Amino acid sequence: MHLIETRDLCYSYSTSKEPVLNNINFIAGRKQRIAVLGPNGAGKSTLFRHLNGILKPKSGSVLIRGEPITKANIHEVRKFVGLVFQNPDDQVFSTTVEQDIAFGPCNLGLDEETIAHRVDSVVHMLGLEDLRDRAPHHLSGGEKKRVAIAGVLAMEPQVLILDEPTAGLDPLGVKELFDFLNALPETYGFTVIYSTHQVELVPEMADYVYVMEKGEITGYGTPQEIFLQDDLLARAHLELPSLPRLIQALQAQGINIESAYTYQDAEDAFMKAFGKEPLPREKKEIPVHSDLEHMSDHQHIHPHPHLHQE
Ligand SMILES: Nc1ncnc2c1ncn2[C@@H]1O[C@H](COP(=O)(O)OP(=O)(O)OP(=O)(O)O)[C@@H](O)[C@H]1O
Repeated sequence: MHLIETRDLCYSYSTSKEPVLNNINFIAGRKQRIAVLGPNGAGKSTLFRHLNGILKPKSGSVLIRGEPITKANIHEVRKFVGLVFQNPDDQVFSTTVEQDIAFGPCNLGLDEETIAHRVDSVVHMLGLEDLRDRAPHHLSGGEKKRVAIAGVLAMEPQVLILDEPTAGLDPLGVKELFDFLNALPETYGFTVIYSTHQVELVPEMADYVYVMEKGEITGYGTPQEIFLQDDLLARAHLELPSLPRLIQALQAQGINIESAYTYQDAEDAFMKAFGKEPLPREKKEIPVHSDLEHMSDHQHIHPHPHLHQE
């Protein structure tokens, strides 16, 4: 049984001439990191809004832990599958950041002590200590985004869905969010599903990739499998990330170098191509841009032991 499964899911908005989702078969398993890629208007957000019951299929089905979403279980589904919207203004609306984060847990009917505990946990996790008394509508876009993520995490979902989570974040914000999301499956057993237009991130932060185009899934596989398909990428307006693109260009010029997609694999491939032994993995760190390094003691996003660890 999959955590999330759609079967031949079809959907049209009342105003749409064409189906916005056409026979979507999507699955997500435990502890997976899944990227959904595709051009503007492909249907990524519309798919995500089905996965926690905000939208109802016109035909086909959405199964959560093997069960269709019904009026009777929608409350449980929303606890289980947390959705962070693309635009944080759609999600952040209370008088203070703290109240905003407490909103979801309050709606779950939790007692005050549990709510306070959960708010403290996610405030710490997302480095929001300095913002907790601020008015959310006065925050910057990136700050609002972190508040929106905190509000969803405070519900303690098992599946976290993020619609373009890195949009509007500065480079440090992207790196920290990236490290944070990458830690969630292993540390807490979360499944993380996200859409992005930043293909550079995908080899480092996805186990599986779906490619969508005009309401259909046109590709599914590991990042390596997807990035080998030139036609698929071109149709979906996707570029190959720069490391495999560079390596392919060198290979095309007859240089003997192994294919690689992640930073570490590319480093190993270059070391071997230069006749050197790859460095032991544990000693290596992905370099951070020097401008970011001395900023890195603020706004940390760190996993927190209070969140239900497996
Ligand atoms: N509330 C709505 N009412 C009518 N049409 C909508 C609505 N929301 C989205 N659409 C249309 O549905 C299609 C799919 O939109 P969706 O937002 O799901 O795409 P997306 O892949 O998330 O795009 P993007 O990358 O731009 O965020 C688009 O043609 C869009 O104009």
